[in-house]
Amino acid sequence: QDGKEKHAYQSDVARLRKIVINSLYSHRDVFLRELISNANDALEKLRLTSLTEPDVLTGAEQMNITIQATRDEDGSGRIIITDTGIGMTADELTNNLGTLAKSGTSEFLSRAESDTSGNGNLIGAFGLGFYSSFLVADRVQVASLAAKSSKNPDPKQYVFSSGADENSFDIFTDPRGNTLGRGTEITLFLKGDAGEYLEEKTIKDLVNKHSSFSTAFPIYLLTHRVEMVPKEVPEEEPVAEEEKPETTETPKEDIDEDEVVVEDVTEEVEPKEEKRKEPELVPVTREEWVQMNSQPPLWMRDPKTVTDEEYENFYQATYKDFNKPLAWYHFSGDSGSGVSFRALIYIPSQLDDSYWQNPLQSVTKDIRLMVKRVFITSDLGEDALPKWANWVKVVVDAEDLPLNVSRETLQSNAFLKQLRGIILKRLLQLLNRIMEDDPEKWAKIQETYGNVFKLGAVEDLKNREKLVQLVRFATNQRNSTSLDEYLENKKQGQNQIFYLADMGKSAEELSKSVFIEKLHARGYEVLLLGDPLDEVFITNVRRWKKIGFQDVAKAGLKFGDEEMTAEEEKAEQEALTEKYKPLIEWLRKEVREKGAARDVIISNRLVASSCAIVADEHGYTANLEKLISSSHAQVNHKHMWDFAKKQKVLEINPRSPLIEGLLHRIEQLPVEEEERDIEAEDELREVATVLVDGALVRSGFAVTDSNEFFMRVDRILRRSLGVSETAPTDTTVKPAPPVDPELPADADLPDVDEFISSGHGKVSWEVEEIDEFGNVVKDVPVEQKRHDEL
Ligand SMILES: Nc1ncnc2c1ncn2[C@@H]1O[C@H](COP(=O)(O)OP(=O)(O)OP(=O)(O)O)[C@@H](O)[C@H]1O
Repeated sequence: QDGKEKHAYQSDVARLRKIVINSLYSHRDVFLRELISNANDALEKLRLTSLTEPDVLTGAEQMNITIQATRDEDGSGRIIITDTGIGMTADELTNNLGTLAKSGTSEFLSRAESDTSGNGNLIGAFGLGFYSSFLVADRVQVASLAAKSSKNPDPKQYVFSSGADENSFDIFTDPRGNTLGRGTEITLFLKGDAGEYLEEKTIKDLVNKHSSFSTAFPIYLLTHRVEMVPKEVPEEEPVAEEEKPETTETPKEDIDEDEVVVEDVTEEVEPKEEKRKEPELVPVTREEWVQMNSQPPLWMRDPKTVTDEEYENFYQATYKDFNKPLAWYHFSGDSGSGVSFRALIYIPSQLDDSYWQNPLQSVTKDIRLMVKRVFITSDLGEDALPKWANWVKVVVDAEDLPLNVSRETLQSNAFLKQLRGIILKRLLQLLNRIMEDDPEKWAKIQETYGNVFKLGAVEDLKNREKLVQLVRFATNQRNSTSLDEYLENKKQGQNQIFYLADMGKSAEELSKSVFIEKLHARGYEVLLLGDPLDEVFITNVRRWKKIGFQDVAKAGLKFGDEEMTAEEEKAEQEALTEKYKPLIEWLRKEVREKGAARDVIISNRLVASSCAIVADEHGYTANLEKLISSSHAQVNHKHMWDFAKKQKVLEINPRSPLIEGLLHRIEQLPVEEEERDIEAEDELREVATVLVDGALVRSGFAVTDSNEFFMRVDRILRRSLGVSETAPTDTTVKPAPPVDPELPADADLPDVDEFISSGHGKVSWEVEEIDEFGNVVKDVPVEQKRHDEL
């Protein structure tokens, strides 16, 4: 082991290995799928590199994956998985297998470490890759010979070796020399309890289930067959040479053991005189490489012949997802530009953790574009899917593109330009089908992708119409409605879609809002929007089927069945305004001084509440105000922010006795300067301020100064109780004794053990009641003493 170098694992790798081993024991089958998937990636990489650098193909003729299982004499076992892919240099072995390149790994690992669900979903979603080997192996040895290239004209075979419990790994030159020709050989020294993986049947089942359709490269298994042969057969023949398959053609089929020739024995035959001496038979083991995936890849098969389980297994193996997909769509087509293709699209059951973290960044990584079964690229360049759909997993296999098409020439290919449209169209069809036929699945889709559709409707103008149809909202009348269903339920004359938005509030909370009390009481439906994206959706989409959205917290609300004409309504409004003029003027001064609102008007939306603060058409609702104040927008557009923030109106309810009472009191105030009752004015001002602050809170805004607000409430309460408003509260407290850093001596502390054992861990105490002179009162039952004390 020439030039052996010891390397410490990057700390994240050590953590990942530990989590994998601890949390995925019951899923340890996955190791084979992960390693075959890596082998497939290495072969695909080799093929792509060979387009520009044909030299990489030297060393080994075939591109394939082989698996062999060996039981050693001491009972231990090894599985060896070999591919003739791109291989790794010593540096690549160190970097690829000793570090984790994924971003956000540390944070992810912390969450996975504290995940006690035990189902491994979290870690499974991360993609385990190579480290899953340690689920079944005590020691893993990776020998690799990088493909020959202009940069590396004389590659050498190196070994990576590491034990499952070791914090370091070794890299050294392979003492066997360049035995591989090209590629990577992974030897798993199986754990004592992983012997089942040595069984041919187990391996065949696992490959069939998880990997047979996911790679276009052949996978061979070394099989062993016991055959009875005559004893005198020359010695060299029985044990077939262990030769790796050299062709990709399916090697000789397994001989069917049931195929036994049965001689017809009905005819009595006289025993021969001289019985020919049967040669003595002895068992010999023959080894044979058998291809396990001779079927065409799944996406090329007729959908009628593919079972759901096969679709699920293919998805899980190809996209390394622990969870089953929610739905899929398998179709073929003709692009119109002369390219016929087959495609399979999947909807995963979960969105990637990072999806909402970078709302504007879209990376499509799960589209596998193949040409005649051969993987070409995942990079659609500028034709990538929009953000809203970039989670969809797709395999597309085009029949009529040249095989040596490179990533670069592909970018300008007409088919690629059409691909995005094809995928989005089919995805939307699939979603529509689920919406119509499968309510249970549709509920799951809504739960995971509900917000994605809103984002899509904002982002993807071309598909906006279809995406809006997928969006659902809660209302004051039902848990979920589409905009179409909303319109079906609109009332005669109603020409607005009513909504109330308040970020972070539940539909239930919103349904109690002052802004919808009249609508609700009258039987109108109001969309209740608690998600920050909802209002963004509404402001972008603006109208549906020509009917505009109306924020019920803003001015401009029309029921559409107003009995009075606009003029009559105006006249009534004016009459009420006239009646309430003294109060309105008085309040206007107050709210302007406080900066709480721009004006005071008579409300036609309030039923039981006395007043509310309503945003003007140009103002911010409480929701937008919250959204903006939590972002940087207010710093960048300070003037706009200050302006819009002030565009609020205090609406008062003319039917509220409180408002009427207030009007009455204001009217009674002497107006002449010399007769003014300053005390009564101050008192009313205080009431008004509390009223306005209450309206702010009730309408979802923050009060300007909450401390001041509570002091005012305090004063009003005192007044109503007849307590002196100026009487000070005794705020003196006993100061703490001087500093004393000395720790108490042991003797002063209660003996904790004794304390706990005496009461079996329960706290018990004795109560001594004392009279007003400090004397102990005797003979009072303990229960009563406790009661009295309480
Ligand atoms: N058989 C192989 N041949 C060549 N390189 C390999 C092979 N197996 C692993 N690698 C290299 O090691 C890297 C790490 O592998 P690992 O399986 O841990 O993660 P991954 O395949 O990149 O990600 P994931 O499995 O989560 O999709 C790979 O990206 C690849 O570069």
